[in-house]
Amino acid sequence: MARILILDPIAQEGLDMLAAAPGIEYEVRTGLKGEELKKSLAEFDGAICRSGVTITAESLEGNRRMRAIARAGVGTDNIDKNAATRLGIVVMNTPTGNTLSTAEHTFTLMLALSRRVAEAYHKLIGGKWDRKTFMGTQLADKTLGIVGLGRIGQEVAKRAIAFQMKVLGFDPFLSTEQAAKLGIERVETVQEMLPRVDYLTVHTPLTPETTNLVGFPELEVLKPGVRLINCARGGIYNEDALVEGLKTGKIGGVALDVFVTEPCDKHPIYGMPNVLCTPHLGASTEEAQQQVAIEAVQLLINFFTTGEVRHAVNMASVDPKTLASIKGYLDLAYRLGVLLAQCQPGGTSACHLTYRGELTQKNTKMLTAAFCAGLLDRALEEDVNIVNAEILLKERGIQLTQESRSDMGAFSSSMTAEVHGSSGSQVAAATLFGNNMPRLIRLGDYRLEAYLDGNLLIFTHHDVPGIIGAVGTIFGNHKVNIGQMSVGRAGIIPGGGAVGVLNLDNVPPQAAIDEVQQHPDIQSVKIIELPPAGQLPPWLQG
Ligand SMILES: NC(=O)C1=CN([C@@H]2O[C@H](COP(=O)(O)OP(=O)(O)OC[C@H]3O[C@@H](n4cnc5c(N)ncnc54)[C@H](O)[C@@H]3O)[C@@H](O)[C@H]2O)C=CC1
Ligand SMILES: O=C(O)CCC(=O)C(=O)O
Repeated sequence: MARILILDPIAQEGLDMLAAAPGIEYEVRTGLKGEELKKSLAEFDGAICRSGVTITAESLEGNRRMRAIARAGVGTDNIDKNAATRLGIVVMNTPTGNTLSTAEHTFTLMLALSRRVAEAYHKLIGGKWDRKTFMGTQLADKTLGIVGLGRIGQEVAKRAIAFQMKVLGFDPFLSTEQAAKLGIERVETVQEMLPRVDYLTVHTPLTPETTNLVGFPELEVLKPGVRLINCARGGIYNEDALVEGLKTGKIGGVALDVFVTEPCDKHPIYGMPNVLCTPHLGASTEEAQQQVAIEAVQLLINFFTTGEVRHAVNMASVDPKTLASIKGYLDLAYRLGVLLAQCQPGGTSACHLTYRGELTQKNTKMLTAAFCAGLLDRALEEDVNIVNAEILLKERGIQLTQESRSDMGAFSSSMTAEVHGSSGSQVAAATLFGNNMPRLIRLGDYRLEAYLDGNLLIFTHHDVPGIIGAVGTIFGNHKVNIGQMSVGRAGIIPGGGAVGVLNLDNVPPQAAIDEVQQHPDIQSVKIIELPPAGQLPPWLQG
């Protein structure tokens, strides 16, 4: 039973879906912070939030249960994604559910600001019928600057064009041609846009590049009387500069839905003339809330029932079909990592992975992450999975490289992993027989076909008669059953070096290992523990 924690109010339609979902139960606990939030997060497998709760690194510290957080909305800046990633928690969002509502809210603010609707109404209900003070401006024939032409920015542009505005846009990820198709004149920099626009609206995330996009220096460049709107994130406009610009008259009006600090009950800008503010209401429509609640709930239901990862902001997304098609390979990559970690007891400083044949058409990034998860799994106290494995590896200064090669070798698909460390280097390759039978096909210089599961005894020896019989007798004497056996030579000529891999039904006693080790033609013996056949790593079970 997956337990889901609802941290902010979401639409009833989402809660109804959760209630009806088999294998899922949920609880609503809103307004949490500090210790209370930390304790609650530790009791659940998944969580859904809006922008109310702040999921800090401290609130996730030591959490070994939470596996996925879904944001019913776009911005995930209230979730410490680095901390979540490190703990292997997938963070997903619902990128489209509130696009139209936020674009409409931007337009609501632009129109209401232009006609000073809020101020006029306040005066009216204060008992003053004033038809002189609130002279407005029309939008038609004015120039609107849009910074950030993603989903919301483009919807705002469409509406502006319908209102007969000229639209200038800046977005590093929108080509001039695409902008032109949308009827937008793309400029090269925000600075270039500032002296030309009568209205400016921003629709970007808050990043180091977008913080203080309009600050004190920009006040000098802006067209006098410009009206600024922000329905994205507080801090994109410097709030002190806005107050200053309004006071000097350089800025003609400001409309804000978002603030540097939220909730924001008091602000020097509140009550100033030509100002209109709303308490982060961009997405607050019945339609948007219903949509984002349903989408967020569906994300978690799918994650916990099929393993699907969609709209993840801290890892690559993977749909159930793709997941099903690579599940066996993910397991194989993980097992290869577990194997090599034990073959390289002195530790690893660099890994190189090579994908061959049909495997190059699969999501090799995920396979690499699965290998890393296997490599680290036994060494780290914390849970390792495909979300956090690469980060944990990098944090330890372990270099990771990968390549894809179209040549097949002897198998239609294979994955080779080389690990290097202070105790030397080791290389192993594996392939999948059928859909889910991982096989070791290379270990060091030896070619073989060994089962990649359970307890392996790997021994190198001289390629002389009688070795297998001698080892078999030793294990027989110690009541250890050999389930499978594979031998491999370094080359094709008998009499050189060879490797034997036995799959044992149980871990042999040390006395048996010592006896094997004492055989004059056996050079090295190693016991490797792998998950039993068919047992997937926890993060792949769904
Ligand atoms: N007020 C509210 O209630 C809501 C606010 N938002 C916020 O609106 C913002 C935009 O949301 P979407 O359009 O859905 O996101 P999106 O991801 O579709 O678009 C963001 C765009 O910003 C562009 N961008 C990033 N850095 C830039 C830079 N330095 N200069 C210019 N462009 C840059 C990106 O290339 C992208 O095209 C987000 O911050 C989101 O959190 C979203 C929904 C509701
Ligand atoms: O949850 C909300 O209402 C805020 C929406 C928002 O800011 C977002 O989706 O980024």
